[in-house]
Amino acid sequence: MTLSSTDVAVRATGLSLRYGRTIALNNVSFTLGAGVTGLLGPNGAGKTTLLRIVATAVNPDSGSLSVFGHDPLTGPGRLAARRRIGYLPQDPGFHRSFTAFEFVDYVAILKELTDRRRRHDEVRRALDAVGLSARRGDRIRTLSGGSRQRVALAAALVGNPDVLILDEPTVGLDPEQRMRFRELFADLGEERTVLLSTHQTEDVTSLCREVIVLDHGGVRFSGPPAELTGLADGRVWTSDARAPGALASWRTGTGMFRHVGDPPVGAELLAPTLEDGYLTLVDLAAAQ
Ligand SMILES: Nc1ncnc2c1ncn2[C@@H]1O[C@H](COP(=O)(O)OP(=O)(O)OP(=O)(O)O)[C@@H](O)[C@H]1O
Repeated sequence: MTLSSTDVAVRATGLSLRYGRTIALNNVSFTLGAGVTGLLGPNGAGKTTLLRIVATAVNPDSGSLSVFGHDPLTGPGRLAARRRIGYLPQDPGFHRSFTAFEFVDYVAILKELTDRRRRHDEVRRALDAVGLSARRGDRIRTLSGGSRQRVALAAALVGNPDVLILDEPTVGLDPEQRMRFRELFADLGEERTVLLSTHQTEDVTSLCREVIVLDHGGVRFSGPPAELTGLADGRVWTSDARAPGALASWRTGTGMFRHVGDPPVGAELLAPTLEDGYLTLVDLAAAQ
C-alpha cells in the first residue's frame, strides 16, 4: 500500500510507561506518515521503550495507539497491527548457528507465512533487498556486524510491512556500511512509514522528513530536521580562542575554534548543523 504524504499510519496519544519508580515515557503524542521519521534523544530518554510500544511488544500504562486504524491494545487489533509492522530491535536475538536464510525463514513462520514455497520466495526477496543474496547460506556467527544488521533488517522486512520500526540499526557500523544502510532506508521510506531511532544526527539530516526528540520520557521537539537545525541559528560561531561559557567549544582541524552557545557581540557566525540544533534544544530544556 502506498501512503500519500498526508496519510497518518500511526497515531500515538498520551503514551506513558513506568518501570517501578522510573518514568520511561510521560504523555508522549505524535503521528507518523509516509517517509522516514528520526527519533533522537540522550541515553535513557525513552526511545527504545517508545519503539517497543509502537511495535506492540509492550503495552503502555496509559494512552492510546492506532496503527492504520487498528488498536493494538485489543486482541484482534494487536494482530491486525502486527501484520502491518516490521521491527528491528536493538538486540535481534539471533540463533547464531542458523544461516541467514534459516533465521529470516524462522521469522517469516512467526509472521504466519505458512505456504512454504511462497514463504521461501519472500525470504529470498527480503535477503535480496538488503544485498545478502550471496551470503544467505552463511551461518550468522560467521558474518560481520554489518551483515548481521542486514539479516536483522531482512527479518524486519519479510512479509513486506507498511510500517518499519528500527532501533539504532547503524550502531557500530563503519562509514561505508552506514551509507549503504542510509540508501536502503531512503528507498524503504519511499513507500512506507519508517521510524528510525539513532544517535547519528547525520542520518537524520540526510534521510528524515520529520524528527522527534525525546528527553526524560517527553517529546521536546517534533518537526522537520531543518527546523531543529534552525534552533541554533545565530548560536554557532568561530574564533581563534576557546570560549569557556559556550555549551560546546573545540579547536577544529583548521586551528580555529568552533563554539555553540551565546555568541559575544560581533562574533563571526557559522551555519549550524542539526547536531548544533539538538544540543541547543537539550540545553534549553535542561535550563527550564
Ligand atoms: N526493563 C527495564 N526495567 C527498569 N528500567 C528500565 C527498563 N528498560 C528501560 N528502563 C529505564 O527506562 C528509561 C528509558 O529507557 P530506554 O531504554 O527506553 O531509553 P533509550 O532512550 O532507548 O536509551 P539508549 O539511547 O541508551 O538506548 C531509562 O531510565 C532506563 O534505565
